[in-house]
Amino acid sequence: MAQVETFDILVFGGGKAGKTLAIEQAKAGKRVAVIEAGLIGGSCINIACIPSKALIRSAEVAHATRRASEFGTQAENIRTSLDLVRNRTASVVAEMVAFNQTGFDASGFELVIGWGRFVSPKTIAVETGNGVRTLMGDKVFINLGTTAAVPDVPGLAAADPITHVEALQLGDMPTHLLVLGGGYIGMELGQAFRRLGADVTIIEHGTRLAPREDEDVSAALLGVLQDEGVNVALNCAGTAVAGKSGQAVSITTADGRIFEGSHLLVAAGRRPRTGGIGLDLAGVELDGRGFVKVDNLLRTTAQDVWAMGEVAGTPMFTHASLDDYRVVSGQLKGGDRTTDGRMIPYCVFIDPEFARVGLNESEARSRNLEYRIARLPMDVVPRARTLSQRKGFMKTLVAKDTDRILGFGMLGVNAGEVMSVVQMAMLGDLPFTVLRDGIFAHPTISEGLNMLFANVR
Ligand SMILES: Cc1cc2nc3c(=O)[nH]c(=O)nc-3n(C[C@H](O)[C@H](O)[C@H](O)COP(=O)(O)OP(=O)(O)OC[C@H]3O[C@@H](n4cnc5c(N)ncnc54)[C@H](O)[C@@H]3O)c2cc1C
Ligand SMILES: NC(=O)c1ccc[n+]([C@@H]2O[C@H](COP(=O)([O-])OP(=O)(O)OC[C@H]3O[C@@H](n4cnc5c(N)ncnc54)[C@H](O)[C@@H]3O)[C@@H](O)[C@H]2O)c1
Repeated sequence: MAQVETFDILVFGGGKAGKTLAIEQAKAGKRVAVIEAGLIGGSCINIACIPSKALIRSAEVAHATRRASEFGTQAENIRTSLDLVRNRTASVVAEMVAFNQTGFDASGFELVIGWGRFVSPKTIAVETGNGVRTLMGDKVFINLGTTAAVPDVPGLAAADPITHVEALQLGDMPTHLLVLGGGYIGMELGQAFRRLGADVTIIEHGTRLAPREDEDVSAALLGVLQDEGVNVALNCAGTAVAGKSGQAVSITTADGRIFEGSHLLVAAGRRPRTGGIGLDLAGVELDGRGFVKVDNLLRTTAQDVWAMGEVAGTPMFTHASLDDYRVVSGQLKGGDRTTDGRMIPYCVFIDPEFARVGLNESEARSRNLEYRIARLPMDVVPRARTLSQRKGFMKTLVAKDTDRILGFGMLGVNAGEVMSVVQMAMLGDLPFTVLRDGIFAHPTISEGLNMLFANVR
């Protein structure tokens, strides 16, 4: 074995949790190395959240421009260049990568670029551009993320489907984008490509979109997509794929339908990056789904080895990975934070956004919780009218016998921001009456919370 270099802290994979921990620990004077295959700053800023939201913004502008005459402005010969969209997306990413790099450099941790794999407990061999380096950590933190799952449908892999990675870098507009999977990525990118000018068909094998949400939410999400001309085929299991993505490709479904398109995007969930990296040699066990097995402190089955973020089965959001950093950092600094009972909000960045925090109706029912429910159509919120963004609704659950807010969901303009207002009330354990009776600036979307909570009986 090559000479072993030793560190206090070894971070394997530079995702949100890992890079944040590395910066903190290096600044605290520890000798820290981060092993990263090549994405400076991790998935979020390079190939996931940030480029997808940049592309979605371009799509919003295209959509608003097409609606310009509604607002009194004539816009003619509207055309979108996917090449220019890609360049803008790339420049947003490049700026964030540079910003991350500056933070890394300032902290003093060593970034080791290359593919890593465990060769023995707490020891990782990294194939760098200059040969193999072997690094050992007193404490090791795994933060390797996930990759797109390619379902076992005959012909699918051979069709060279694109994933979110390639979809966010396309320079030529697909004439017809087939999307396998109607989850977060399918809905967000499906709507965006439709707005940018492609025909889009989403093929989803579930009976409804967003099955974790209440049925009224699933139905409303479907309506939003269909209103814009996205073709959504539900209850539709692909049985065979023929052709090549980028040329001509088709999916045959169990009920005998054939969907034809120019490109095929797989957005059918994720698989953890735990294969072929020697986790067995490190004593790190996996759960039944292939994610790293961890306890509520994110400790793995190996002594002094933790796992954080998606690879540890944490909900697949950047802010959840960031909270994993807090859980782990607490153990290094003497805190007592765990992953138990975390309130993790989320937002689907279709337009209008869907955001949720806390429980929805089906979750409350499955926990036998008694609740009061209130709804408000976005149509009655004055700001939604001035914006001509009247689609959607707000919905909240309040405990039956106390005034505690159990959950909030919203499909509507600025839903993510409005949700944060309710989340603050929940974190502060404030009664719902605070949002019912508080003075909100007029006309804001959050002002709708007065009306929503006034509807709680
Ligand atoms: C298209 C898309 C859009 C998304 N949008 C959002 C959003 O809007 N909001 C949100 O909260 N979340 C979003 N997510 C989820 C979010 O990107 C992740 O949950 C988040 O990035 C956290 O990832 P992580 O910390 O687990 O690891 P990652 O950021 O995935 O980091 C893992 C790192 O490990 C490296 N690596 C893996 N294997 C090796 C190896 N063997 N050797 C060396 N390095 C290795 C990888 O290169 C990678 O940089 C989106 C995801 C996708 C795919
Ligand atoms: N806004 C955000 O925060 C955001 C955005 C994008 C992704 N993400 C994260 O990334 C994760 C992965 O996103 P995703 O969209 O790949 O997964 P997902 O789990 O959200 O959705 C996958 C969908 O594909 C369907 N599916 C699976 N196999 C199929 C098949 N063979 N045929 C047809 N449909 C099939 C599933 O029923 C499901 O609806 C999300 O769960 C989310 O946590 C978050």
